[in-house]
Amino acid sequence: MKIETLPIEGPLLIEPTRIGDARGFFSEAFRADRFEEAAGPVRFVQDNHSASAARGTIRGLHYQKEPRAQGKLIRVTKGAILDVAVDIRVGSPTYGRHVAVELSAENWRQLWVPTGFLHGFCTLVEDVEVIYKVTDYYSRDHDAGVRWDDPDIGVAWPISAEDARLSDKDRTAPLLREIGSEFTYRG
Ligand SMILES: Cc1cn([C@H]2C[C@H](O)[C@@H](COP(=O)(O)OP(=O)(O)O[C@H]3O[C@H](C)C(=O)[C@H](O)[C@H]3O)O2)c(=O)[nH]c1=O
Repeated sequence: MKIETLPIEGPLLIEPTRIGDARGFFSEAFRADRFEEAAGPVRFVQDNHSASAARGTIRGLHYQKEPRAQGKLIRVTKGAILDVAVDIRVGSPTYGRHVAVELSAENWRQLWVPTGFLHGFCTLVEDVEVIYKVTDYYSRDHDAGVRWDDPDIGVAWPISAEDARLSDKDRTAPLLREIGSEFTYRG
């Protein structure tokens, strides 16, 4: 398993080993000991699995408000996504900046997104399946989001606004500057 830091402190790029043989492959997709060596102690309580049929489907930019903020460990078991994490920790030297990495069934990479970050992805092909662990349960009352195409964040999504497939919730989400952030940087 390879675990790499990214230009923003917090998120991690993880690549488990895949052992191939004549039948296919085996992979220890998650190991708490290796993960916590790099990310510190976490407790995952829920696994999520979403499927998106169309290329250019965008889910995000989402987070859960405190005290139900979620850390997320994302991986792709079918297809490919551009996965994005945006730093919204007030006081962070990288506040408002983002990392964008390609996760795919082919590259077998995972992204760790700690609390204090917005998360979202865009599918790069049809028929994508994303599986991710989260560190708190879903709470509809704490579910929140920021507009995927917020110009202050400036994600270079690989799809135009006209062609992006979005939920109504995501299409009408507020801009970051309209809502501010409740998260504080503890560098
Ligand atoms: C997130 C979630 C949703 N739901 C229900 C609520 C809706 O009835 C339905 C679809 O929810 P939503 O449209 O919020 O799903 P996504 O757009 O994929 O949201 C996710 O997208 C980005 C990638 C994220 O990082 C979050 O995990 C999450 O916000 O599933 C649940 O029952 N449990 C859950 O944990």
